[in-house]
Amino acid sequence: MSEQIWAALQAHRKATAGRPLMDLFADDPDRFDRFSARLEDMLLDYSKTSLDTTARDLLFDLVRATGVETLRDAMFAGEKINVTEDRAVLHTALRRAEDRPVTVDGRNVMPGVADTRARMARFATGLRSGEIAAVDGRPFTDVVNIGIGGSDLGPVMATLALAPYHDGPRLHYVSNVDGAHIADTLDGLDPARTLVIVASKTFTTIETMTNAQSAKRWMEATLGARAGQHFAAVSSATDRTAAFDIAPDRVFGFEDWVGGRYSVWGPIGLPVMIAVGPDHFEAFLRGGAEMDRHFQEAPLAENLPVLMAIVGIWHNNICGYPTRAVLPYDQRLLRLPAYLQQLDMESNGKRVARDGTPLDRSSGPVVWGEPGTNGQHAFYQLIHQGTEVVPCEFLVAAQAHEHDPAMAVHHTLLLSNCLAQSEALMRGRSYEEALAIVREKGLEDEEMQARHRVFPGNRPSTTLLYRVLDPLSLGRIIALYEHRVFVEGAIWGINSFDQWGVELGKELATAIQPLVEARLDMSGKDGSTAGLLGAVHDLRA
Ligand SMILES: O=P(O)(O)OC[C@H]1O[C@](O)(CO)[C@@H](O)[C@@H]1O
Repeated sequence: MSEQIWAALQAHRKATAGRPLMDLFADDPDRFDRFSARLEDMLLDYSKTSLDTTARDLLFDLVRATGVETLRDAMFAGEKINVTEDRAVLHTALRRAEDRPVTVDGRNVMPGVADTRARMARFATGLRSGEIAAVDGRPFTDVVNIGIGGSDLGPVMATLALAPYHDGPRLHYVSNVDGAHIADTLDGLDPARTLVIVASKTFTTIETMTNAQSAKRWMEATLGARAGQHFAAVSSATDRTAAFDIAPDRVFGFEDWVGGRYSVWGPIGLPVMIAVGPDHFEAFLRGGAEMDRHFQEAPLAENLPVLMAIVGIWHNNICGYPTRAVLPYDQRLLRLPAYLQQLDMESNGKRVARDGTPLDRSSGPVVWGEPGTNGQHAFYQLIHQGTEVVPCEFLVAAQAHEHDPAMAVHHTLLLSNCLAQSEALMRGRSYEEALAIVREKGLEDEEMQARHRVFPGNRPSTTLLYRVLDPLSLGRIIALYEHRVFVEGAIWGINSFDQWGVELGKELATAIQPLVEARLDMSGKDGSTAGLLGAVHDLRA
């Protein structure tokens, strides 16, 4: 059934490929209303894409035929849809408002979620008030979170996004095993006033544990045997946190049904809660829970995650565009593209279906991006005039946090640029228009000059507009992207919740380590790796 729908989509694309986007608006004055959808004060505009009602209906058929809704319900019900790890996928439980039971292996997980959240809130409040103090009784001024991947990107992204709400201790993040990261971060910090959170679901990740050991040595140099009192942990491995000398009441665990890249809603979000306080963190969770309800209840035609997903499938599988750019016109979403790279590419960068058989079409696209307007002065040249078509996803708030009237021009310019970019991508500039400009300027070699100034146009984009980047909106945005990734993965029939692709490199790094430490027999290594190791040793001699 779904193969017929894929074929119909391809045929429809073939028949309509050259149609200018501007014509779609000319043919349908209500196109904006009919190709946009809202959740409260959040608006998704996907009218500047080549989707028409025929394509959209076929894509809805595809959603139904591939069982997206059944898989969605199975996920929310706590069924073990992560088949290779035999795990439930229940990050949604972490942000759930109502305490209706959710069971995994016959056990209601909600009391545990509520209990951990209450412990986090007590700890965060204590730190913020100074009641939980450093060993000398003074309040902690700085918190360093050590983690990587899902134990870093979510809290980093959210801390930056919620900067206007940050009234707790200063936060710092260390992720890279490169000693430069921890050295530069600790430089200037006072161990006597610093709390370190070691965030690792497994408490075995080499980067995190290496950084944690270095932080501990740094702390011990000042605090000696009391260094452990300046540590907390977010981990499921309580035996390992105890061995690291972290008191059990400072360890916040989560269960195997929360994947790393989906974990910011629970204890991995502890640094965010410390920064902005439990009330704002609750609002973030509420935003996520609102999006969950919407995803479960809204009809397909109004369902934001489904709409974003079908646009993604259309661009990737039907139009053949291999990447998508995430372009927040929101400086505080600086790390959103990096966060989404893990969310999307670790979830959907897969080449086999759930049953292990090879996929016969492409899966997750390359995700990349930077905040506007900075990107405009860097890579937008390619987006407008390059040979690759890059579908763009703009995000922008209607209102800024900077209320000083003297600052108003900033947000006006930001919005103007965002809207201008999607318009320019769609509209383009014809040769005739370019020629008129060249003539007006009185340039020589008019034809050559005009050709350089042509914009092909018809380049697709979506815009996500929200009132203001507050904790609630951020929660909605992140859950929206999570569910979009879910829907796309379900359409491709893949398991979006494992990440076997990160394993081989980790194993080989462990095997190479002795060869980096000393010049040893490299006969088992390929010529390039052996050559590079030899050069490393020469350069270090
Ligand atoms: O929290 P941990 O166990 O240290 O894992 C960190 C990250 O490593 C990965 O397992 C693989 O890169 C991610 O999925 C995860 O977010």
